[in-house]
Amino acid sequence: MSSVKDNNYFVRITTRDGLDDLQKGHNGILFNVDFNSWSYIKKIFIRAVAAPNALKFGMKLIDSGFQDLEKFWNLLIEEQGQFVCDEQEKSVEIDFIPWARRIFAETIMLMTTNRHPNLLSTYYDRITNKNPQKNLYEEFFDRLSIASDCVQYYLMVPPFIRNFPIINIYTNYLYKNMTWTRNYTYNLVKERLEEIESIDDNEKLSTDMLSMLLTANKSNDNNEKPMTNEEIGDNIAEILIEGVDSPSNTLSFVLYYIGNDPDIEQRVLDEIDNIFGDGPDFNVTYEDLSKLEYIEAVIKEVLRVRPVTATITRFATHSDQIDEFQIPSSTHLSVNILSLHVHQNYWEEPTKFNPLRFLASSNNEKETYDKNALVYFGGGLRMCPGRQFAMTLLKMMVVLLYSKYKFEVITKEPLAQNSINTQCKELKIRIRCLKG
Ligand code: HEM
Repeated sequence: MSSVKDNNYFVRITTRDGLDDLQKGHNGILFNVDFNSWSYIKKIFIRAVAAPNALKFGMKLIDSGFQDLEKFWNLLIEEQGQFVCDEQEKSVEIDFIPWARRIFAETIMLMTTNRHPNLLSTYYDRITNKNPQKNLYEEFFDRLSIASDCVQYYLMVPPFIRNFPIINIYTNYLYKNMTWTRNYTYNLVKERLEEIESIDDNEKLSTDMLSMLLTANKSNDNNEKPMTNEEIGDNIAEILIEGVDSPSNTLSFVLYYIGNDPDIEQRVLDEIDNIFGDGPDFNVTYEDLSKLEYIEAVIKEVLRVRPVTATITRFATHSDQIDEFQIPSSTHLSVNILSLHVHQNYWEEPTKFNPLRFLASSNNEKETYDKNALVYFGGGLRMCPGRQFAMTLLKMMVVLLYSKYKFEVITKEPLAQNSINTQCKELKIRIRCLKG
């Protein structure tokens, strides 16, 4: 997991393992095996999503998304809420996951395509039976999750099994969804291209990733064959998948762990009070976020025990020797993040959920853990480029949620896990407005 450019382990997974069948592996970031085209796209990604201005813009979008969320949650409480026990305020039971997915999906969709998908309002309309129809964006995001499963499936299941009778029905279902999302993003690209071509030269182009990709592609400043619109669409789809599932899963686990420990919840509330005062209406600035030491420690501890990506892979292009192990060329290696994060050699009381382990000030010492044993964003060249974006938005969401609502977690065990992902499958919670 070194950051050196001509690293033997730059490739995450060989294209032979199913990626060729999906025409993937030579564009985008995630599965790209070509260093030059990967670094070109990554530079654009950093400008659009990870530069300080982009992070501030992301915060603005989360803030306005949260205002919508608040509007719909308050309506739900008003329309369907009940007085539970001797509570003074009404509360309502919701599944948090669909809301979390939608708020991140809206933000990332605006950042990458400058389109507002209105996912929160259509979801509210649907669950309150005001309008049971899904809108096209919802359909797109649902199918995008299936398209992501399609890639995992192609990577893991060899072609002769994929094409086996009966199994091929499932293979076709996945592949059709993949094609549907490809056509959809391809149309987004075409529409955006037409918009860019029709605007006045003096008008300022928006700074979404799609516009950046299209203009860079037109000026062809990477000295390579320009990308096709389909390839650009695939890039966008990749960011949308990565930008929605990981943060929304993490946020759901954050609520779960805070909700199951009153002491942790109290410290979170105290930190919000200390930094923002008691009032419910305040602006969260970029600078404020760096002061949220305890909330950051809670998020880190969640990512330690529930890393959304539980395993990462690397492909040895050439033979190598790692300690006493001879690695032949073309070997796949995997890092089991989840095991590393709870390994007793590296962590005291590894199964205990304890955010204090990440608080330098709790024992007046520097953080003492081994950095190589905490790799929830991966490492080296292929380390997650959305990490600052994710941490910024997660902290912001925790502040906004806990300054406006009281949560009671109902789901006993929200976890669904396979060797690759740790997902929060369902998180039933009761929400109640905090009046202030
Ligand atoms: C809590 C949130 C997140 C977690 C835990 C997470 C975790 C990861 C991990 C473990 C990897 C693999 C790294 C490796 O192989 O070394 C990765 C890669 C990646 N992530 Fe994230 N991620 C998160 C949020 C995001 C967001 C918000 C975006 C986009 C806006 C994003 C975009 C990407 C991309 C494009 C890659 C591929 C990087 C490459 O191959 O060079 N991630 N992420």
